Amino acid sequence: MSEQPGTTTTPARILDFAWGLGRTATLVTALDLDVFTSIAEGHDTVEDLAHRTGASLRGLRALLTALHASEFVHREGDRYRLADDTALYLVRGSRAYLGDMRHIHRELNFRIWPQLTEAVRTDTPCQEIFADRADDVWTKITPYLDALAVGAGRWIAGVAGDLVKPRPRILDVGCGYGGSGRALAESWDGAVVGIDREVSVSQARRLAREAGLGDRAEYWAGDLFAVPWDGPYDVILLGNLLHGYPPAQVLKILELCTAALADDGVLLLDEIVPDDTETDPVGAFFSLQMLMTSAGSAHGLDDYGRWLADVGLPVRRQLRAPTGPGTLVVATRGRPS
Ligand SMILES: C[S@@+](CC[C@H](N)C(=O)[O-])C[C@H]1O[C@@H](n2cnc3c(N)ncnc32)[C@H](O)[C@@H]1O
Repeated sequence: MSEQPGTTTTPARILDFAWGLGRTATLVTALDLDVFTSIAEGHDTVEDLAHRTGASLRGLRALLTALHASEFVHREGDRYRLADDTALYLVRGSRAYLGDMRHIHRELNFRIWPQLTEAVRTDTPCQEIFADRADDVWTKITPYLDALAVGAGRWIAGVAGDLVKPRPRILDVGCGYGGSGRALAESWDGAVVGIDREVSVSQARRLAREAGLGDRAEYWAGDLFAVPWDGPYDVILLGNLLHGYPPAQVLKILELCTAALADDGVLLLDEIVPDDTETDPVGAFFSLQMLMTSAGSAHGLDDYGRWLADVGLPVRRQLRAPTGPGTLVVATRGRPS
């Protein structure tokens, strides 16, 4: 093995990478114990936090040291204060709260990642995330996904609005709790139909009622391959749905879209897509997660472009989301422009 003169190869990067599991667990534990919200409320010493959270002094000291080392909190004397991003995203009640991410780790990641070796060896999912028995998993995970979806929906409304006719009829397929479809209906003064399993749809109905959408939002429970879609729609949204399926079923879903889309309609595909160089870690890890939970994958932009052209909906526009790993693909009938 050769080394450049004056440089030394060390195992630092490897050892740091190998602590990944510890990072996730540290964050999840802080969220479980409501440490960030407690600090925001003014409980900012170890003793005060121990009293507030009911956790042990020794345990909290170790946890706070790890949170300080990871820059979630800063220590000043014997007091802790939150970093700006911690305060915005991880304090309960914040408009941008993402702390429910702990459920995706507790309910899913902590169970499946230890089985990665087996999944890579055998190409067999260790947990089918869309299986019926996975309903309780979705109940806990979907509020977090919904918080992300609302932000994504607002962004999509801004960047695709010029292609959409006024007061559109929108179909949100695999809508989850309906966040992105709700945001589109609100932004475009439209009406939205969402399709998902009963467990999601009942919550989507409640959230749409609370958002004041009234009869501009309706939700149908069932399997998207079996429920009639009742087109035509001016907009069809597929938000983070297709990565759960292998190519043959992706094509089937896109064919259903072609059949249900109005002649001048717009298909919006919001997906986690690996970047062209395949050096984006989120896209890469996401494909491993799909290997363990479905027959799907983080399909590439070239694949989506080909499949959309095959069903007569060529890609009109594609944009990377400004935050997060999402990519928006916009397709309409006719020739690509
Ligand atoms: C990853 S979530 C995305 C939710 C939401 N669209 C978003 O962007 O956050 C995928 C959703 O698709 C739903 N889904 C997947 N396959 C489905 C099927 N065959 N029928 C109905 N819903 C399905 C799941 O229940 C889940 O709520």
